[in-house]
Amino acid sequence: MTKEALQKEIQKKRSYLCVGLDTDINKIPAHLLKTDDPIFEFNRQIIDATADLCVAYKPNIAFYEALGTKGWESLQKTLEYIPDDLFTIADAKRGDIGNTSRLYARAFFQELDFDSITVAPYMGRDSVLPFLDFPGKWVILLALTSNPGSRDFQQLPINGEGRSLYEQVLEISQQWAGHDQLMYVVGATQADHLANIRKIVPDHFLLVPGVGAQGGDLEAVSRFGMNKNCGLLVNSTRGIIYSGSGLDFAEKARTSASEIRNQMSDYLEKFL
Ligand SMILES: O=c1ccn([C@@H]2O[C@H](COP(=O)(O)O)[C@@H](O)[C@H]2O)c(=O)[nH]1
Repeated sequence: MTKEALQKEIQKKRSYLCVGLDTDINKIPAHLLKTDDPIFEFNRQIIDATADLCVAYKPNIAFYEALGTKGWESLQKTLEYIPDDLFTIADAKRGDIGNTSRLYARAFFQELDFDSITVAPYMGRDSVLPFLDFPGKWVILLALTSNPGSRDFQQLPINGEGRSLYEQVLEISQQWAGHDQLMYVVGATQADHLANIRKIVPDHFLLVPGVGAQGGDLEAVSRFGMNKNCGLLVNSTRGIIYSGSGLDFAEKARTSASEIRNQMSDYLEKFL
């Protein structure tokens, strides 16, 4: 999906919501366990209930890998079920020597036809470039993550001017690709860094996980993170998909997604 197409969807739906599909066999409603593929069945109902409210879906690959071949099958079926006009993100956080990254890229962009993948930048340029060899596909580079451990390395000053590691990631990686192929992960819990981040990457999309269960502030993220085209995909997972645990779980998920989407619609009016 192109940047323009994604922006158009955001405007059409008045939403920059990404719904996370971290589907945990131990958390899904009990009645689904009787079906052939409970993980897919859960995802199918969540997608049916939320597709008109969001612009992206982000399965976290760990939840599928943990189930072995059955998990990969559920992931593939889920990906195929997501309507074409929604952006898909493989939250896989890959990155290795170039020869290996090439195979990761093939797995997620060719075997599974994801629009994008999250990549860890720690191993540098040659570990990221193979993911950028796929026209029409996106790399979402981890910059400033939502977890407390982001202070351990990402926020450490690494040169004489006091620039932190995450700021260097944002600056240097812009030499590798443009804002039509590269996005960055910035945690919603890091809203106080967003104004600074926007000075370094004014035009890039930011994938912002951490509203809902992690307590990130959607208003602050929107106020400081939006650019002239919105430029945000804000993810919520547990806060949406586990809103209910009974037969009406998908309806409850819809209610939670609607609440966020309505706030987003207001923020698009207010901050864009
Ligand atoms: O910095 C990051 C990067 C990725 N994530 C992932 O996003 C979702 C968040 O789930 P919630 O239930 O809404 O907390 C999950 O897949 C994380 O692995 C992140 O949280 N922070």
